[in-house]
Amino acid sequence: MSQRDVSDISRQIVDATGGLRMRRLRQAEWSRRLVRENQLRSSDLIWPIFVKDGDGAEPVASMPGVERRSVAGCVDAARQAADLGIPVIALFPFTDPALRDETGSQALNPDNLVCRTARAIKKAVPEIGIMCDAALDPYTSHGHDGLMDGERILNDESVEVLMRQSVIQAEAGADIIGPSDMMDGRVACIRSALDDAGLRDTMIMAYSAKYASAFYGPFRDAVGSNAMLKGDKRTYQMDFANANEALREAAQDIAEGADMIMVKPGLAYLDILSRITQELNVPAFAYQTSGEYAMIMAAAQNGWLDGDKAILEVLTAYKRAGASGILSYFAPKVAMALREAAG
Ligand SMILES: NCc1[nH]cc(CCC(=O)O)c1CC(=O)O
Ligand SMILES: [Mg+2]
Repeated sequence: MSQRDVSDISRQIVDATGGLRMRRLRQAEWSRRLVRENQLRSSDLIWPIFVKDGDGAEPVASMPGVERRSVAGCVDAARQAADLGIPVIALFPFTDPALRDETGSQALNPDNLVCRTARAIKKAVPEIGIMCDAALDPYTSHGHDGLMDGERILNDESVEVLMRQSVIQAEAGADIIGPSDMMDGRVACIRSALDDAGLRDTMIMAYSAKYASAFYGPFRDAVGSNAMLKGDKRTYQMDFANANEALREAAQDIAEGADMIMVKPGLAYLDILSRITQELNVPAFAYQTSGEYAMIMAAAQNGWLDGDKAILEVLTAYKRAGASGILSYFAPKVAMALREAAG
């Protein structure tokens, strides 16, 4: 084969492409910025934090860089988040095992840890949004999100407790209730319970497509439910093989009155997020779960990848898939990096 002249190749390329060279716009940072389609901002972030009783902070072993904080530590975190332009923090309590029981009765204590934290944050940092989960797993001795009868997780009986838990949390200062339990019909019931209590402005972000996933492991360490969990959550959380079902779940939650919906986990479920945002006209969020956090951190700590770059890439991918926002343990780190990049 004879070697062809470069000018022949250039002519052939122009013939084939019509002269459109896709690399032209990639040649400089300014032109890449000019045509960038998606941009992560601090206002896209929701920061999940873990609260514990007592003073001081303790590390979560499987989530390097993440701590369980005291109530005062959570107030500091809320202030930091507000300063960084993060709109919402999500509170997750570590409950003393001695306070856990079969029915998760601490969930209905208006002075439980999460309610005390919400109240303290509302008072000190009124400008930040507070989100609290509706689910019983931080409080039950079996680690499940609902009430149990033998091996079964009861649906309607659990919903009755979730309605009361939601009202209690909203009264303590939660602006957003996030039902993360995956019981059927709970969004409608929580909405009516909030309305009946005069809490018409409390928002609901439904964990609509929440899959039974291995990526929640470190979270369960953080809230102390891993050791307790009996069996798995496959009778209420979704089968990771299913996609159409997620659309039905999301559509149902919207019909029941959810203001926003969520897909969880995030990274392995970007197809679901993308379909939901394209097919249903609703603000949709993704949860970059504890397992996703742990994967990036473990690789970064080993020097196997550049953590900062990987974090930005993944979070931007969520935006590209259509997310209105992302729950991420990296939220403050990323917000700081975005602020620095903006100069
Ligand atoms: N209903 C509890 C809940 N709320 C958020 C997460 C997981 C969050 C994470 O992994 O970061 C879980 C765990 C579970 O369902 O077992
Ligand atoms: Mg549902």
